[in-house]
Amino acid sequence: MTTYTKKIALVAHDHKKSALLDWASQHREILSRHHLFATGTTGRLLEDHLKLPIRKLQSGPLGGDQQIGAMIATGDIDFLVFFWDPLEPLPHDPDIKALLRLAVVWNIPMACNRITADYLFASPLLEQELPDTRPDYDAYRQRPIQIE
Ligand SMILES: O=C(CO)COP(=O)(O)O
Repeated sequence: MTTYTKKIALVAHDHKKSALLDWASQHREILSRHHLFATGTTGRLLEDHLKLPIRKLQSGPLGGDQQIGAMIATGDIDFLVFFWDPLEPLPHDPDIKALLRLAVVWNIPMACNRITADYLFASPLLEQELPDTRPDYDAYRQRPIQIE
């Protein structure tokens, strides 16, 4: 059976990093079949822990969330596991919101907690060839604009 490789981004806030490391260890074999990306600190910890290659972007507060969001917009990330912390205010909250928003805009699978990540990783869709799931925004791009 052919496995269709996904470009998976892994991100966790500091109080969620141990949960992500634990989850990722549990799913290491599946993760090893895909291309992995992460924000800086999450990526460093995951690489140490899993001994798998991970493309590390900037740390989240330094622009990493925005880099991942931009990669979602260009089709360079197609799956997001983001264990964000609902109990702590963070300085880069606008970047976090923007990343969550772009995952919805581009209709990519996104897990924000462990149980959802488990469900997604149990899905046969993870390693199947899918039709293009990116929305067609041509009508939006071509929308008429009234110039004042
Ligand atoms: O802050 C983050 C996501 O919003 C994660 O960044 P780090 O992986 O660099 O800790």
